[in-house]
Amino acid sequence: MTALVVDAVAHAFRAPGAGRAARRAPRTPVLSEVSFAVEPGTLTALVGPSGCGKSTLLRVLAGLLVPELGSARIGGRDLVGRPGGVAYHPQRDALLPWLRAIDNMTLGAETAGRDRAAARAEALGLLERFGLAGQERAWPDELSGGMRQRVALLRTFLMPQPALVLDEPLGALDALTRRRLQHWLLDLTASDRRPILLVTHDIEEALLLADRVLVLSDRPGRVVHVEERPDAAGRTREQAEGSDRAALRRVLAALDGRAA
Ligand SMILES: Nc1ncnc2c1ncn2[C@@H]1O[C@H](COP(=O)(O)OP(=O)(O)OP(=O)(O)O)[C@@H](O)[C@H]1O
Repeated sequence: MTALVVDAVAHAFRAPGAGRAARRAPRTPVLSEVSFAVEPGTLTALVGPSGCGKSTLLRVLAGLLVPELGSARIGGRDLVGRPGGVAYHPQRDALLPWLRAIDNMTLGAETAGRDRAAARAEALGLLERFGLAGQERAWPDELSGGMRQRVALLRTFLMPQPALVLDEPLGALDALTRRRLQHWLLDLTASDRRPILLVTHDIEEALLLADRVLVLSDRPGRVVHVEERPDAAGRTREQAEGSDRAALRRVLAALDGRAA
């Protein structure tokens, strides 16, 4: 397993519309030379104000958007402009309405070349954990928003790519299911050696799940703070809670644009 490396990625969008006037209009910068690496077996969370370019960065890593500057790679593979290099979980669930839940779950894995029967068997084994037991033959229209989100998350985890890039994967879930899946994500980082990059609006979720939290500034997003999470081993509960509160203060201060 190798690290997911993002090197000085910067991007600006053209104003909407066509023709010469639109082409001459100044572009809107959304990302400003963002660099970091996510090591194998670790989870990095990306937090930042709405519109600061988090989803834009993830689309770059998914090969769906070519940035103005910078590079991204995993191992020897260049990700820019080449879809399919990472297991990408978009903000919208993007389930295909004409496929049953189980077939939606395995679609990404099959498209990436995984054996269908193996992906199916793994999906069926994970249904309970994802709160989807008995739903495998349901059509997407028959599922609640939270269930659809879980089907989409399962689809991403079955994909064989060497890194996971998740855009708000737990955003639409009720509090209880969210907690269950947070714990599942924690277990996953302990057992799955792939680097994971997670965008979330929930700072406490970021601090709970991540080995490292990157805070982006307002648009154009740049990294203004890196919060390294200490390993829980060897700390008393008081030490752990104290350090969690201090970390929360530092991240909130960085989001407000001031020192903690
Ligand atoms: N295809 C596009 N064309 C023009 N502007 C775009 C395009 N996609 C995104 N933008 C703009 O780029 C900025 C960054 O968008 P992005 O979705 O990356 O932000 P974000 O940090 O993920 O926001 P949120 O937290 O609200 O999901 C926004 O101002 C958005 O309007």
